[in-house]
Amino acid sequence: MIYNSIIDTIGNTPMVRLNRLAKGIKGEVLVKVEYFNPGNSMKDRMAIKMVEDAEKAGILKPGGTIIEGTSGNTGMGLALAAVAKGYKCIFTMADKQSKEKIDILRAVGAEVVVCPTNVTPDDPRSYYSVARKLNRDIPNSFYPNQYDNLSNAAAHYETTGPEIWKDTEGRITHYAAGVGTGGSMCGTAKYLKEQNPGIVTVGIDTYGSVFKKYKETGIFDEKEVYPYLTEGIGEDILPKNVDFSLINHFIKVTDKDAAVMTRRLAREEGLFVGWSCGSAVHGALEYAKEHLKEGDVMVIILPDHGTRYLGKVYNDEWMRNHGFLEDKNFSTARDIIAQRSGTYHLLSVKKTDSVKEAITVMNTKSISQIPVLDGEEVVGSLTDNKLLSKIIDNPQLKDATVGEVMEPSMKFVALDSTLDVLSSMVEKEKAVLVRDALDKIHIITKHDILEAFTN
Ligand SMILES: N[C@@H](CCSC[C@H](N)C(=O)O)C(=O)O
Repeated sequence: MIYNSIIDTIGNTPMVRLNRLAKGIKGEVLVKVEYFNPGNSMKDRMAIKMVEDAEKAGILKPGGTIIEGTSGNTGMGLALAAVAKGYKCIFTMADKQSKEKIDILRAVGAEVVVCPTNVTPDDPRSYYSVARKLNRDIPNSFYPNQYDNLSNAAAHYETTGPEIWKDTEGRITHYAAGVGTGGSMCGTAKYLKEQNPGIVTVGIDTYGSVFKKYKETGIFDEKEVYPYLTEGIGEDILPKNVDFSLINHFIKVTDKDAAVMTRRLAREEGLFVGWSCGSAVHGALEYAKEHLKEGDVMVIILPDHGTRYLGKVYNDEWMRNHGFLEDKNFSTARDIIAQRSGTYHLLSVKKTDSVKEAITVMNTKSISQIPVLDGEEVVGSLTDNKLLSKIIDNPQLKDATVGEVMEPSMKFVALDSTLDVLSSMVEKEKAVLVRDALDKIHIITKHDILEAFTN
């Protein structure tokens, strides 16, 4: 078969049975290996669709420049489409994304602008804002906006869903995929649920992302948002391509569990895949162990290829430096809490307390940070050094209320977060919060983590 252009080879990727990793699971676990696409990721499918829909709508014109904020894979898909059709490309990327991805995009002729990861989406320095600004400034440019552009989910509705249905001969009972823009999860889920409404969908999320909590509560909880390492899934915004009604369950997977599973996929199944593939398989198998029955068929999407992570999850030194090597068996936030004696009491101050009262509590209890509550809800925090510098600048503040001087809340972490993860969190945050199984809130400080390491 001869193709007119490389973009005509997108899609029809193979479905492969998981053998070793799915041992002991009732039912069948299959993975759809998307690195067989020409750009080595499933994003090729939606990239070409966004480009062609924009051409049809007259938004993308000859000689135009495609500008997108990307974690890399969508950029690669767009770059291939751009080469085939004669457009220029500029991509903005957060600096947490792997160097390989930046190099690959430059190799196919794209310009890449690297932006800081640790800023809010509406900060003018974020990769979303920079892409929007470039689109405003550069004439004849097109900003696909993969997050809100519904051509994204439509591409998977038209291709990924039908391929899965055909390859499983309609036997699929469960569909699992990472959720980033939401396109592959929801476009595919929509098609599959139209064929069989009983198909259960499992969205894989990461710690530091808003999706799971939003599905459960309908609230965008900013405390759920903090920097994470996993690339390509999770979000600090709610993209229009995420249709929560099409996702039955969310499972959160830690950076470490995802990295370890990625390496196992390569070594135990010969699937040399990317980091979010480890997230998808770890989360999906966690669900499958508990819920799959004989005769069930689960399909998991593996979005991209391992070459993009050679310097990270496939690099032993990087894994060791991040405390991710499989042989380390760290204790968790759960263990720290379990070791605490005495009756439960969270030291806190109220938003309406005066700063003077708060300082008294912090001094008498010798603590350097404290959560601020409004009723039962954590709404902020006080830390001694920041409070001190505010009072030095403005001595009147000691008579103000805590609500007027408080800082953002400490971040919440998962009960099963391991000491290595906790220690990287407190480096930035000084202390973190965790909810126990009874929903009681506990604080974990650097001191607690050091003590747990020595025990
Ligand atoms: N916020 C995520 C990325 C979300 S999806 C982007 C997509 N996979 C792409 O290739 O552009 C992250 O932290 O990586």
